Amino acid sequence: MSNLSTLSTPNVSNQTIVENKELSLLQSVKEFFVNRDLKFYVALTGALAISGVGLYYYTASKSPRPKSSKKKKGKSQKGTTRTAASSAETSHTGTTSVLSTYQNLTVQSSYLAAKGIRGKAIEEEIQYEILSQAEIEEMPQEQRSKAGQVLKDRGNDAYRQRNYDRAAKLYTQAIAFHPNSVFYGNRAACYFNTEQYHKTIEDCSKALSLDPSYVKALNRRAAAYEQTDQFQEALYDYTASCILDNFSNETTVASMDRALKMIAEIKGRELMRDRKKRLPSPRFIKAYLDSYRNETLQALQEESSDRDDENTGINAENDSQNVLNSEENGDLYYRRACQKIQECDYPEALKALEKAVELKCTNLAQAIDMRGTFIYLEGDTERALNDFSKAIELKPDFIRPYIKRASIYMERGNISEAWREFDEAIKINPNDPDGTRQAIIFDRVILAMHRISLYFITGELQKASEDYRKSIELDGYFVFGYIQLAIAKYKLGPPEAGIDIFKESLQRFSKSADMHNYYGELLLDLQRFDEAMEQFDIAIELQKGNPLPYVNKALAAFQRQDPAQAEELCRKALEVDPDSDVANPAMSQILIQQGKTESALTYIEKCVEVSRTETEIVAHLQFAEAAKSHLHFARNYPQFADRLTSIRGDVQTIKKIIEQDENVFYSDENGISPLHVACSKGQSEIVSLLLEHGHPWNAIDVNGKTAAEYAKENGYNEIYQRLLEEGCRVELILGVLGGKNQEEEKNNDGKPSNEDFLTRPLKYSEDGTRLLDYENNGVMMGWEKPLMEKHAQIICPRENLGILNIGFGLGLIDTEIQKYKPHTHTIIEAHPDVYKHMMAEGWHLKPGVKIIFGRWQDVLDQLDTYDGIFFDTFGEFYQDLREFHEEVPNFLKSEGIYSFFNGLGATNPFFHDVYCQIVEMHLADVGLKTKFIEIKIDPSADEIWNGVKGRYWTLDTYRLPICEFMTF
Ligand SMILES: C[S@@+](CC[C@H](N)C(=O)[O-])C[C@H]1O[C@@H](n2cnc3c(N)ncnc32)[C@H](O)[C@@H]1O
Repeated sequence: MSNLSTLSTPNVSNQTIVENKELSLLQSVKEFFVNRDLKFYVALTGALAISGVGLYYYTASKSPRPKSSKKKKGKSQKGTTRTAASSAETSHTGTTSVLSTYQNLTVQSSYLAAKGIRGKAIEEEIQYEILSQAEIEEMPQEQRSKAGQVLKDRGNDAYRQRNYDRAAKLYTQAIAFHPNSVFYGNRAACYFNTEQYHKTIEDCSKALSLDPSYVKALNRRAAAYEQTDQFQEALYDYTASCILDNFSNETTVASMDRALKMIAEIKGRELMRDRKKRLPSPRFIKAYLDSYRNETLQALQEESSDRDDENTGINAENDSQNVLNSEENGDLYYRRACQKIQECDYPEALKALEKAVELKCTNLAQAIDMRGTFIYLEGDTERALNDFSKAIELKPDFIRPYIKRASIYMERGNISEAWREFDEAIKINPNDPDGTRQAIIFDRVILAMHRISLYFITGELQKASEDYRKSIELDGYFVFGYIQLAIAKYKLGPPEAGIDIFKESLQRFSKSADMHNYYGELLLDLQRFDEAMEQFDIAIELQKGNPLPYVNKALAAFQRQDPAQAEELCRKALEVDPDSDVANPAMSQILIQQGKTESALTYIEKCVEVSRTETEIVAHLQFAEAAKSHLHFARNYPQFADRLTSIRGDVQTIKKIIEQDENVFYSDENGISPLHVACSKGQSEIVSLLLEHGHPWNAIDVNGKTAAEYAKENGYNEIYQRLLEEGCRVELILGVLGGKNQEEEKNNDGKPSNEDFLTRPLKYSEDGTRLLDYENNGVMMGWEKPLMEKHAQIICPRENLGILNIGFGLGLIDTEIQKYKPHTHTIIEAHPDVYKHMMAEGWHLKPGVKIIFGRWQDVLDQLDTYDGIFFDTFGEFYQDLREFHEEVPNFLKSEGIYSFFNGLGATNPFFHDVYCQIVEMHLADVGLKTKFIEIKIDPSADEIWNGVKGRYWTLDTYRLPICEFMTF
């Protein structure tokens, strides 16, 4: 997680862009909480993380495009397994004596005789409904159980006809025959439908005492709890239901979310009502005030101090205290407030300001503005607005209160009102006699900065960066002007532009901890860990009391899969500032991700304590509640919490789970599934059992590692082969079944589809070694040159051939092909920017070259037959590649050679193996035999991927495919 995005694009809840120096990280951490899917969170917390790890497909961003978002579940959930519970009951027959059987028969026959009823079925129906408890108890268990079922079925009929009272009666009688969780559960449904919620709860509780994992009963009880405003209980039940059901029921997940929000809102309101107003940590306040240019304050203080000195000769703290005690002088209180602000004693400053306002000090507008600021920091925006308005009334040319009012509107999402405030402030004439004062310049800079933050919100980055330039011109010493400009440039791209500004600015502000910190964030965003760490270390060195760089280091460590170090760093940040609303959320998040829910809870509670506004409190409370409800589940369902441990490595347990028809696919907080464990231990029997019972072959742990890799690392090659076969089998079946479902794959991917890609701008780097798309995905990169040379050599075994290349990119392969002096050299290219580039470079004039502009799919009718064909597009899927392979025999001469860029599953060695086999099989289907030659490559250096979003290649070997017609 990087904070940069939040620094550079403050969302509406950020007060100001300058304030973001403190809030950027906080915000990102909060966003983690606020935007995170609660279900994900609940699943994460605690030891039992039930994973929805989907299948991991291709991860290479090159052709063919990944379809990583396509998820397959493990074994599909059966939902409730009530039949299992009831059959367990029926086997519990107890001892039925001959006497009681005889007695029963006597009871039945005498009753029937009395009624004169004949016919077995009718007899049963009637007798079951009217037998007394004593009579029922006389019946043999087996018969009672059968009667219970008959009555339940009849109850179900009545229920379907919405005759709930009758249905409830039938279920009651069924229970009398044979208490069973389903009968209680069904009766509870009748009670729920007739709004008898307490009875519903009672029956569900009985059902759950018989079968604690009865999901329907949990849901029903939860709904009844909700109806009776018992939200906490409802939440516990919904949470248990979600976990037991693997979060497969969307309605329950939504209900859980709703209950969480409801509880958090209620508690949040209560907390806000009861809690004493409290200022944030001194560090937070200082950073906030600094963002309004402490110089302004200093100037005021000096001014007031000078005047006081002249008037009273009072200078020392003790003296001023005496005067404060003896004289009711507003100016002295104002001066004291300034002093206290300088000393970071903010509660005292606020008290002094209250007094200064009460006694109408000379700088009344400033005092009210400052008091409003503290009130705002306490979280009372309404009263703060009041103060800012009063300050403006008193001093209409006072810029800062306008800005502060605008920030509050921004925070509330009222953009138009915020603009109105800025416009008002801008009208204040900078050239009035006061306009020469430094303070006014500062105010105008701050104003500019705040306006810019609105541009960020509205996505007008270009305008923002222009304004930054202006604000820097106004005041070349305002370090945040440079920081924000750098971030804006970075966001606008290319990333180097942002880096250059940071580098330049660091020469001027080498002692600014903030500058180093944010430069570090930018580097972290680019995954340049070592350099980022270096910057954070400098920031720490320069400003020891700042928790922010520690937390940034912690997040970097966490990204690098080192949670222990991340935790340690957060601890350091908290030593620096125990109340930090940056370090506390980060710590809780890191702990949760490690499954340490109990400890995380302490920090989440601290987050609640230090939050300023109700919105923040509610967001944190939601997560505190989610964590608590998970702990509640773990306590109440230890058998499920332990299941993961018991699954591991024990054939009998696996068999038992399979017998119980339960899901064999779980994973712990590190994403380790039973298959991973079995593979690492070489337990082939378990591997087979798991695969046969729906465990996904391609589950990955949190590091993206497959179970097959665990097997290989431990020398279990047979198991690796078994998984390889399974992967191919499943993918081939899915390929056949899902083959036509291409659109879905494309749009789920979250990355640009081919059409999207072709309509968005591309960027060629100046040195011609990179082609990036609009999101900085690498379309083609210089490190592939040796591969392209080899491909060219393969498809052009000699001069004077007819060659077809699909996808020009950087023209690497085409440049190579030219060296073989082809007789014809046809290039299909679909992207307008690439085509323009080709024309600018005069490719249309090169010997033998014929450019066909368009998607290969649309221009097949313009093709001839060729001696060599190469295929390498972007933004396409395996299905597209496969479609092209079906066309190859139409355009390849009988002795010709076909090859393609092999980026299949290129971020994981096992997936790469699977997909190489699959593509080979598909090529065989069209009569082409494939040979792979292996080329060692190492594009792992950080510099290669600098500024590129995501590495599409992480393997050390490239398997270059050579395809020719099969000979029979
Ligand atoms: C990875 S680059 C090719 C790099 C090339 N092999 C080289 O040596 O530089 C992919 C190219 O395919 C083009 N492309 C993407 N989709 C296409 C399609 N459907 N038809 C034709 N060209 C396409 C892209 O615009 C891009 O220029």
